[in-house]
Amino acid sequence: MSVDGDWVIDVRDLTKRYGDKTVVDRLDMKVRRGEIYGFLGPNGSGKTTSIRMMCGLLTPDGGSGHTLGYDVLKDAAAIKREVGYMTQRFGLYDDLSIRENLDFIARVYGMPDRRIRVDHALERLGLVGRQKQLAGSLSGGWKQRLALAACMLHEPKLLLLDEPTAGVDPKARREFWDEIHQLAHEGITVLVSTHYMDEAERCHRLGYIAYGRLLATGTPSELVQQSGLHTWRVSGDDVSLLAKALEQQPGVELVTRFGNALHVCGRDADRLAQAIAPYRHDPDLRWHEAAPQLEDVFIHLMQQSADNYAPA
Ligand SMILES: Nc1ncnc2c1ncn2[C@@H]1O[C@H](COP(=O)(O)OP(=O)(O)OP(=O)(O)O)[C@@H](O)[C@H]1O
Repeated sequence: MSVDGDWVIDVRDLTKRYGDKTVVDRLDMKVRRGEIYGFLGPNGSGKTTSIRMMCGLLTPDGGSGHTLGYDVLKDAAAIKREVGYMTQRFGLYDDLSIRENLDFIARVYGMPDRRIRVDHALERLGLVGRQKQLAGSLSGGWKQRLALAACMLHEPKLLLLDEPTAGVDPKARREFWDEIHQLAHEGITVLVSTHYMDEAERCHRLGYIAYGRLLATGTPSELVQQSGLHTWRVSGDDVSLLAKALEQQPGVELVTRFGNALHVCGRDADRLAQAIAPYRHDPDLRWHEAAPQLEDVFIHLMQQSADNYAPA
């Protein structure tokens, strides 16, 4: 086995087709050791399929590359053994305690030093105090933490987390992410798919996929810069009619609603300024220029890709 430089994932042109539909289309992805790489994109854009190809669970129809130095086409079994994969619906036994769940998984996989491994995973994820609690009685956040502990039992160097915090409240998500950062600090590489913007902000690097194609990669601030978006924020008591009016204006590419405020975005600063000019002096509205948010950037990417790939 040879790990190519510091790339834990290094794949090129990964492609997967189902029937005549290409669900992952020539995906290139590189993830560095110890990095937290966020994978974003609308529902059905190909994130899960890509992750499953990179962790040896699904054979690509095209492309090549390595995960943890193993060939994704030839060494799927070795990759499966060495990655930790947490799916969207991780199976836990509600009527077993936290410790019993972990012990059961270690048994099923025939892991040596079971007791030591379970102790270590409990400690690492802060579950020692709750080890006797039944999994069924845990809140969503603690369940996710137990699922993560289960993925860590065989001490993988790469974690692939597929929407690990879907449906978990913000405080528990924050705590879960503190754990992910701690693991990355210890040298574990994490590829995580998410729909949450606050989570995207917490990644070292991001990739945005739509219609099976990777459309943009970079740090959160690089993605904001690359988007070339200019943004005005306008707030007022009732901005819903204003949103509808602005959406029709040339130069306005995106209007995002945030409570009683709007983000009005476009790539051409002058045309955007012209578009909003008729509304700037309305005494009921407060306008100021703002930095685009990641959410603006992703919605904009999604809109553009929908235009590009719309059936003729
Ligand atoms: N086994 C399969 N057979 C046929 N089509 C499939 C199969 N698995 C996935 N697909 C299709 O491939 C596309 C990509 O699905 P995938 O689950 O990878 O998307 P995703 O980005 O993970 O979505 P989500 O954010 O909703 O989890 C979807 O259109 C899905 O219906």
